[in-house]
Amino acid sequence: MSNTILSLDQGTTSTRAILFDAELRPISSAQEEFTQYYPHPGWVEHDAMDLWQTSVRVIRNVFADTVTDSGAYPAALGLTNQRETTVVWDAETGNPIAPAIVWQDRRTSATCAKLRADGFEAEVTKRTGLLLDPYFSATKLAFILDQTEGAREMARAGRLKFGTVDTWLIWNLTEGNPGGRVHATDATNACRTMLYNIHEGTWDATICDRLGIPIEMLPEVRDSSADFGETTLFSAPIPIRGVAGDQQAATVGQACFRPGMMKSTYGTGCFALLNTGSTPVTSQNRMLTTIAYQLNGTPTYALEGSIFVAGAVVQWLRDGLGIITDAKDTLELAQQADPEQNLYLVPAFTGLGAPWWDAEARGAIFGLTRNTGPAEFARAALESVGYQTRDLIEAMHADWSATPEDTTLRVDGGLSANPFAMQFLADILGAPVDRPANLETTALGAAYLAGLAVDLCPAPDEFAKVWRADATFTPQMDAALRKQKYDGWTDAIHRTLSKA
Ligand SMILES: Nc1ncnc2c1ncn2[C@@H]1O[C@H](COP(=O)(O)OP(=O)(O)O)[C@@H](O)[C@H]1O
Ligand SMILES: O=P(O)(O)OC[C@H](O)CO
Repeated sequence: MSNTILSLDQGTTSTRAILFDAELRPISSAQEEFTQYYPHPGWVEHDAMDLWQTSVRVIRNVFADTVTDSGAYPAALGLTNQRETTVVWDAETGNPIAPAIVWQDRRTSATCAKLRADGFEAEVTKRTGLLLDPYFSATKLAFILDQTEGAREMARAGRLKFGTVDTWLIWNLTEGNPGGRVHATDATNACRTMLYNIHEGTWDATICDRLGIPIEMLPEVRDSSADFGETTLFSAPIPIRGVAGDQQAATVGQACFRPGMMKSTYGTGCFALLNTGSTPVTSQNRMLTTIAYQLNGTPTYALEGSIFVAGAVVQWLRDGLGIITDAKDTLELAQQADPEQNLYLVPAFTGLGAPWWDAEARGAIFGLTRNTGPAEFARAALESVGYQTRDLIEAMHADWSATPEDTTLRVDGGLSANPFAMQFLADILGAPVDRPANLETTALGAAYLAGLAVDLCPAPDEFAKVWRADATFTPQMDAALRKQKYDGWTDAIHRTLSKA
């Protein structure tokens, strides 16, 4: 009996496959980057075929490295993905009818502003838990239907399918599925479309009508650990049994199963999720209400704070300013920074996400002196990640207060490898930060969901017991200094907002 689990993580900049053993230890991995397209300012596109082809290649590469005997062949596949990114394809040819519109894409800002001016945002929030923002799939899908020649006729003829990236990959993976191709998603992805009623667990007819979206082109919504058919494209069939959006998969991988538990993932952006249990908490502070995972038909909800620039500010130091050659260099540089200087870098490169949702804001630097140099820039960049996280956590806790023992934040993602950034995060939060040994918690979460469905993985409570922090950062900053520094940041943010 095979006892490995394959995880496919289709992210914004790269696609990864990781093979895990039954104890969820990674055995091998493969990764491939793909092209980002920026056809106009504020537009971000992917070629949906790149997303599919890199997925097939990374899976083949993982197998080539490790699967030498049938015992290592995976018992199940777990799939996780960049969320909100929108793909529309012709079911007859299998070809996308337009480039995939990526979650970062702001082209539908004017549409959203118009809908907000018409007073539609309250309806959207009540039904979907989201804000009326171009970030989500709904207005991207409407754009493709309106702007692609012949799309409306094809939709009327029932030829078009919509999917977030999970759905697109499942459709392609299940080409030879005995029951036919599968057109499905899971609740964690559905709830990011701005078309899904998170209270009723159905596609929302009122919103679909308002945006002119035919409900028939939307996928069937399933649990996160469920039967999504099987793929026969590799040397033996693999059942697809786990599906979740990447931030929700990381929540699962971090074993944040109890209400009050919280994780924050630091990749290109930063996404913090606070488990609120069976209650969908409505934010008064512009946080999102989202589904953390759905098991046995029961959704577990979370509050989510989304920051668009976290690790990307480090990339800017490297590619924009050229003051580092590798992301890791920020550690040594930041440690050398002059403690007397208070430089604040607000990385609003593409506007500000939660809790500000200010698409027009642009980045700013405050506190420059004649002595400011690369070291102070590196420190300010890493500190900006901590400050932004505190903004989110303050807003979340104003909406829903956690019990004192649950104030520990679990972190993961590329930037969480940086001890300076993580120590500053603990200092500015005034709360401990736990980091696991395996920073690939997204892939781990998807593998767990698949393993749960095929009885290879234990129930959530048991899985939570084996979760281990590899490093804990405890606050060391004096409370008065913490207040002084955070007040300075709050002032910098307010001076950066477009309507300041
Ligand atoms: N040691 C480090 N210090 C600071 N930032 C880092 C470090 N290692 C990686 N990063 C940042 O983390 C990001 C990559 O993390 P990753 O989780 O792979 O992101 P994504 O999945 O969004 O591509 C990059 O933006 C990079 O700048
Ligand atoms: O692909 P990532 O890791 O940048 O995550 C993107 C998020 O899912 C967007 O909501």
